[in-house]
Amino acid sequence: MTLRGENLIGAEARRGTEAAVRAVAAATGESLEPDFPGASLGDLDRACALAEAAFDTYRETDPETRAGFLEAIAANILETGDALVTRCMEETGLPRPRIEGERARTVGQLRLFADVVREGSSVAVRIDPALPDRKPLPRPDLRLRRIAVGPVAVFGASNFPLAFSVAGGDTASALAAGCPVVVKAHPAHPGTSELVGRAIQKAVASCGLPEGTFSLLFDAGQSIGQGLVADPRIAAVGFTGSRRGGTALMAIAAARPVPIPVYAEMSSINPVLLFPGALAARGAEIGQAFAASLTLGAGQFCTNPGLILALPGPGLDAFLEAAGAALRDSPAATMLTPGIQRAYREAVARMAGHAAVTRIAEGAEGRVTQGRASLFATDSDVFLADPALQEEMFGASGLVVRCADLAAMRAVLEHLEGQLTAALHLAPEDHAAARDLLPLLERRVGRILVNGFGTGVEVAHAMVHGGPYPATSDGRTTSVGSLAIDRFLRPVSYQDVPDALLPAALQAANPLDLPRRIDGVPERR
Ligand SMILES: NC(=O)C1=CN([C@@H]2O[C@H](COP(=O)(O)OP(=O)(O)OC[C@H]3O[C@@H](n4cnc5c(N)ncnc54)[C@H](O)[C@@H]3O)[C@@H](O)[C@H]2O)C=CC1
Ligand SMILES: O=C(O)CCC(=O)C(=O)O
Repeated sequence: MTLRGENLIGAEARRGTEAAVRAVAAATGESLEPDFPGASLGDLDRACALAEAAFDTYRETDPETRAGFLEAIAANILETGDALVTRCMEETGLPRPRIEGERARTVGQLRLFADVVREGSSVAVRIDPALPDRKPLPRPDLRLRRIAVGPVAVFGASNFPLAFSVAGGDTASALAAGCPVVVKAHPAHPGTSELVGRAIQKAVASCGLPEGTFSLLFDAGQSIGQGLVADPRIAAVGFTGSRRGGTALMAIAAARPVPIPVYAEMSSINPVLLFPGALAARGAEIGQAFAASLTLGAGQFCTNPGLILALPGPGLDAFLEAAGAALRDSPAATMLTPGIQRAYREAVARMAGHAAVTRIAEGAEGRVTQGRASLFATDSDVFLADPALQEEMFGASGLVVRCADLAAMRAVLEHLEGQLTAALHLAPEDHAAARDLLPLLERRVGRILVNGFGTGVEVAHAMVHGGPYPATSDGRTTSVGSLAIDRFLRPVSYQDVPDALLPAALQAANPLDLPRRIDGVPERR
């Protein structure tokens, strides 16, 4: 399919009139055709007006229609074929297997959400039938369902151009909830965005949905993104990116006459706790696995294991030797954008220049578009004294913090900001020490994992990809997995409303065949 560089506004495709986004080949820095002229404020207004007009129809689509729509998007993405894969590889510098895997994850995510829509439990129907004879007062008939919150603005991530972008988790969960979506395309992969946007636009048409169910806008600056969050017709925001970007959008959302929630997934250094028993038994093995996780995707994962906590000893020495050797052998890797490469280089230089930090290993040098792996080390009292040491280095670099004992490890964890993940490496004899730290870890992170690393998030019902601020703006929820749908729903209760006036979801005959709780008890079906 030929790229046209057009904004997709409802059923229309229109070239913008503002400064153009131009894709850059991540590996070479060459600019790629075509231009993607930015949307005007008029285009933004039209996309929001169409989304608002679509809302009441789209949110009341029956489960089968909405699930079929999500599946049609998945099928259309696959139909885009190799054109999508090659453009995405060019724009991001990510290798083919990664992009093909990410496409499979994106399509699988849409299909999972289709299953959840068909199954119906996110509507959360509760019925407390009237008790007219109850003394001293009768109880009214109460019926609850959850409805979609309204049109959602989505800002995709640069580092997951498919799974966290135009048809990624935020879009899929908002559409599954019944919310129209307006996407502000990430400027790092405009061609990928257009191809996926057209796949969604085509599915809107083939499923007979209102055209405003989906729009996609390009912008070389920030006025469209900011205007979108400020627009009174937008009811919630999904975002993955930098802390600076996420907090800027949170401030705009909070300052509106009607504030709205922003679900921003931002920075995280994902502590890895190496317990003594595990280190003694397999320090070198853990070191190799750590190096593989650290360098995955040039380290450009928000789940990247950036902080390692361990007690000194022969086990830690073996870990450092194996990790250091693997990292010294690791080739430099193309980074997503010149801006991300520069930010990474500067973050590594700051760490290398710290008087109380030593560099354990450095990967091979590469081209100007590439990032090289690094591993640093320091002691827990240095780490505790300098908050700058817990800033995310977005790339393949990590910091090992030597903790004199488990109390020092606890002190470091207490001092940490909110995180997406914590990984514990344990042998059976470490269980007591780990059990002591679990309540603290629960307060700091969204996902606790054992004998593994957090990179590679499973899209599943029991997944939490979230965590306390600043890992995300709202630690009560997740941006991956079926629970992500709940972000875009709110409960409405209907009291003594006649059956003929009730939405189908709450009618006595249960025409949508939804799971229900009657008087608090799940109904047998
Ligand atoms: N933790 C994570 O998951 C990720 C972190 N990052 C961090 O972010 C840095 C920059 O990467 P980007 O992907 O470009 O993230 P970014 O946060 O700069 O941009 C993400 C999206 O938000 C928009 N945006 C950012 N600031 C805005 C503002 N003030 N007003 C309106 N729109 C705004 C951008 O145009 C883009 O569409 C990286 O070097 C890295 O440090 C990037 C990707 C993922
Ligand atoms: O590790 C993953 O699979 C997802 C990571 C992620 O969400 C991110 O880097 O933004």
